[in-house]
Amino acid sequence: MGTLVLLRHGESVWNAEGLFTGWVDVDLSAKGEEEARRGGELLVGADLRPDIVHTSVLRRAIRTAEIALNAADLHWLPVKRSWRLNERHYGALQGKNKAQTREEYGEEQFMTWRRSFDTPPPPIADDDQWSQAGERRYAELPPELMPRTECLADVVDRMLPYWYDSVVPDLAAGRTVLLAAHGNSLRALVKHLDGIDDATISGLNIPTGIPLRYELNDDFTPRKKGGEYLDPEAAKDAIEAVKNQGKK
Ligand SMILES: O=C(O)[C@@H](CO)OP(=O)(O)O
Repeated sequence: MGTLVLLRHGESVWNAEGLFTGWVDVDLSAKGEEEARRGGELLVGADLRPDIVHTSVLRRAIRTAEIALNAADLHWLPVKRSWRLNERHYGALQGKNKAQTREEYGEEQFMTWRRSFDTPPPPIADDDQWSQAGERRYAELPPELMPRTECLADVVDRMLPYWYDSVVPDLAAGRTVLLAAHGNSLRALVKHLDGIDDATISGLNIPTGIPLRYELNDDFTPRKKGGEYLDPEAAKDAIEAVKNQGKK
């Protein structure tokens, strides 16, 4: 029932610099802003008019939704935000260069940290400059839920309650939902929607700024597995680029 549009934020400054980002609140690059605008134009072109927006509490997703909706003349839509849609917490890798990490630890360890389902990177220390411990934004989060690192399995666990409690009711009410989030929080949601197994999900990458449309059945399973990118050609190239990050 209903239509769900997933949108990964446009390129961030740290995407451009090749740094692990996670919960660090970096902004969009100029290219990322342009991708977000184009995302909005793609919505218009596909005649897709969301009724409500859900975002993470990170600037790059919030701004992407804002820019895209502004381009679609839908800047006035109601919006809900949750830390549960945040990017995967990248632990001690936050702020580190991907290519250097790959060189230092080798391809296998690098890819295990990036894409394995259940191996998190080492936790970040609370006094690390890239830690979020003590941030006001997370003050209402029970301390035991505040991550210091996450694997994709952890993201599935913390994202699903938001999906069921907040997004599904909007879809059940017949609303078209725009969900603006992140590479790995969207991988977690797509894994759930498409029923992808723990091993296969490692090969799935989400491009920046290209809306992905899912038409849903009454039980909120997709009518078509994998959904449909509004610009499939651009998505192909962009998926390849995400996959190859860290390779010089
Ligand atoms: O750095 C990150 O937080 C993510 C998304 O940009 O990177 P990756 O695709 O390597 O998981």
